[in-house]
Amino acid sequence: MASGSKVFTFDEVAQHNHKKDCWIIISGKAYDVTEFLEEHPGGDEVLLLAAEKDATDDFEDVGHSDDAKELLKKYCVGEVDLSTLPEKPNYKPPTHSSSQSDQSSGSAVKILQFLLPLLILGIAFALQFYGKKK
Ligand code: HEM
Repeated sequence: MASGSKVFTFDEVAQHNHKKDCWIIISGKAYDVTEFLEEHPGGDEVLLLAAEKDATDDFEDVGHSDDAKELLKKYCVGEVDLSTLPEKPNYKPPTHSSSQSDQSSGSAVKILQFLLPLLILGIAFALQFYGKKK
């Protein structure tokens, strides 16, 4: 039932978000998976959770087989206007320079942890030594 010609907005697709009417978006295309919910080897829950968002990453992360990708075509109902997709939150990993300074301060702490007991021991010996002299 692949039409491919109809273009939906994200909001239009997102309205189909329950067990009796479930559409998902993968790679800019809309899929009506209502009939497939019961058959999905990964369960209906993941498909229902994938509604109301761009499920491209979810679908890819699972590493679906070529058969699964072939099966997709059967459920395609059209395309999605990409400009209507909500923006993904951007994760920014810590910059290299800050992790470098973290590393150097980490090794300074390790050196201190090693030196401090030695210093205390040294002071204790010195006090004992001078105490005996008197
Ligand atoms: C219309 C869309 C989808 C189709 C046609 C589909 C099809 C399939 C098929 C055929 C399998 C069996 C393994 C394989 O051949 O790769 C599978 C497994 C699985 N799918 Fe999907 N899938 C769809 C969407 C999704 C989405 C959006 C998720 C969300 C995370 C998902 C999660 C999973 C999981 C977790 C499994 C593994 C089940 C297991 O091995 O225990 N699928 N899917």
